[in-house]
Amino acid sequence: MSLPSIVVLISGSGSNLQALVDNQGSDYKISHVISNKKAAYGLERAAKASIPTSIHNIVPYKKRHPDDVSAARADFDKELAQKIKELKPDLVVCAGWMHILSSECLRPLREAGIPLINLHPALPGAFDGAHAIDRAYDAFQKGEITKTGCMIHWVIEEVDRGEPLLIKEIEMKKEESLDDLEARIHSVEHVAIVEGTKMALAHRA
Ligand SMILES: Nc1nc2c(c(=O)[nH]1)N[C@@H](CN(C=O)c1ccc(C(=O)N[C@@H](CCC(=O)O)C(=O)O)cc1)CN2
Ligand SMILES: NCC(=O)N[C@@H]1O[C@H](COP(=O)([O-])[O-])[C@@H](O)[C@H]1O
Repeated sequence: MSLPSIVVLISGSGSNLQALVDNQGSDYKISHVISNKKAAYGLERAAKASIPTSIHNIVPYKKRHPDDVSAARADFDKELAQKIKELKPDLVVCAGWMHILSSECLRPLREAGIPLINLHPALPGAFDGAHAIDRAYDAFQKGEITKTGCMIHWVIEEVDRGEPLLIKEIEMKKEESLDDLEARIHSVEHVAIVEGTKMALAHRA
């Protein structure tokens, strides 16, 4: 019986992709990596692991719709969904994927029975969206919070509001630099992304 296959979406360094690569083989295999940025170092990580990659970048869609960004995004999302459907994965993992997916992408995947999960470097409902670590650090400096964390959640249209599968809390430390906090969060993420992926696949079984 073949292992469940996952497609991983990235936009940058791919350290979380690397964690998935390093732990594949017993519970899942990575069938494809898609990046929305051609310069993403994660593409090199995938190539080194002999994992097929493709780039799905917004620029050609903006050229197709020079005066209508929402049309460009809708086309981008529709064709991303088509690409993913053709790969027939059991699960899509957003691992540092920095593009908000609209219903143009999520609806066809939902209809095809292909779920998505996302790694977000914050606690549920705390710092939705981009730059969550910086925002948590600032809030800690202001005395507004004492802890942060990361989570793996199902992806729905409402950004970072899908049901959490896995939550890892991280206590914040006085005098700690942003870089050091970020490093601690990333190390927790690298465990969470593998654990959360296995949980999501077990949920489907
Ligand atoms: N519909 C959903 N799409 C995405 C989700 C989600 O839960 N629902 N998770 C995100 C990942 N993410 C946070 O975890 C996130 C990524 C990017 C952004 C964002 O503001 N993106 C901007 C572009 C930013 C850039 O290019 O630097 C945008 O899409 O216009 C917010 C949250 C993945 N998608
Ligand atoms: N809102 C989504 C978001 O901020 N995702 C974050 O992007 C980074 C990707 O790192 P990586 O490219 O090294 O895996 C990770 O910290 C992940 O939590």
